[in-house]
Amino acid sequence: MIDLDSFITGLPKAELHLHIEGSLEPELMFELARRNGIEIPYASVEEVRAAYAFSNLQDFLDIYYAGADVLRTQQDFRDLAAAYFDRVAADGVVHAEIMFDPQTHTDRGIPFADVIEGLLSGMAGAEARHGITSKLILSFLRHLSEEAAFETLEMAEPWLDRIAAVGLDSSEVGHPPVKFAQVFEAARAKGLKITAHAGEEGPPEYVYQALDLLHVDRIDHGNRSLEDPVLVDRLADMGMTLTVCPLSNLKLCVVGDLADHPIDRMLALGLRATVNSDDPAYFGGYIGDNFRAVAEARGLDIEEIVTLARNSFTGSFLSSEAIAAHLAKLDAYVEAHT
Ligand code: HPA
Ligand SMILES: [Zn+2]
Repeated sequence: MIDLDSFITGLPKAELHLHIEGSLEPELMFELARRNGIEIPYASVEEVRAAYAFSNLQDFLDIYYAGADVLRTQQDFRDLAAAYFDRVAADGVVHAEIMFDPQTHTDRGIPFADVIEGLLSGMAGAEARHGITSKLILSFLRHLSEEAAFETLEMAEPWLDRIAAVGLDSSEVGHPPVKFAQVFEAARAKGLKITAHAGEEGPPEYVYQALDLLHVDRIDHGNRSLEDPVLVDRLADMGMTLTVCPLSNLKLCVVGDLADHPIDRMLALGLRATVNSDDPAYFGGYIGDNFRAVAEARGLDIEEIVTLARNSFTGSFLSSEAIAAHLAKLDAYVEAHT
């Protein structure tokens, strides 16, 4: 009998839905506050963790944007990324496609160059230390204007060869994909891949808009697609990857109980679902924790778990050669451990 938890931990996997600002652990938050001479409204790490009780996405976002205020220098962004990669190296992560929210920082006067150079340096260090490859996804904040997104895309111009994709995050309801149709068109014309949060709190209509107006290569979350069987069939037929985040769904009340999480229903419907952490420092776990928690809550079998890991590579923005190489290693791992 194989131990499912250790099988999951060692299983080669990619993380496709991770906000690097959401990997800021309270310990690092305190360290950066001290280093930068910033007052934070918490007396202890425990007090910070106790504040992480959310009843919806906006509750979380308010605390998440406040927490990001301790990130000031290029070194802060490098340390943030390094801490994430050091943590997920122990989770069998061999590739990660990480989102960052430049507007959260440039709107506070932090130069775009410091944010991206710090992250790129943390990513290079992770490849050297752990052999983990990674790509960057520039996410636009959807509560801001499309004009502001265009300004951000312009700021990114000198680094476009080091940015794989653009994404769309922050407050979903009231900020449908259509609001950003033109800036995503411009990003696509520059050769960037496209992803967008859709159907986390927003209705299936937002998922249709992400497909038809943004021409997404991936959907982040996508849970509410399940309310529309026509949409489900379309997503399944086109092999659209959904980057699902079980512990995030629980903490933001997208699901009431992990025992009711639809991850296996998505697979059964033919959807290319993956498992990811979203904002691990805020939602109580990294990618391995997400796999283990949802596997236990839903009683997933080995085949379902392996399919989820397989989907993380096929849904990545890696070249087809790199994907094939990862899948061969995944198959070898499964062969050796089952
Ligand atoms: O789960 C999320 N949804 C929307 N915006 C976000 N920004 C960080 N995490 C999230
Ligand atoms: Zn997210």
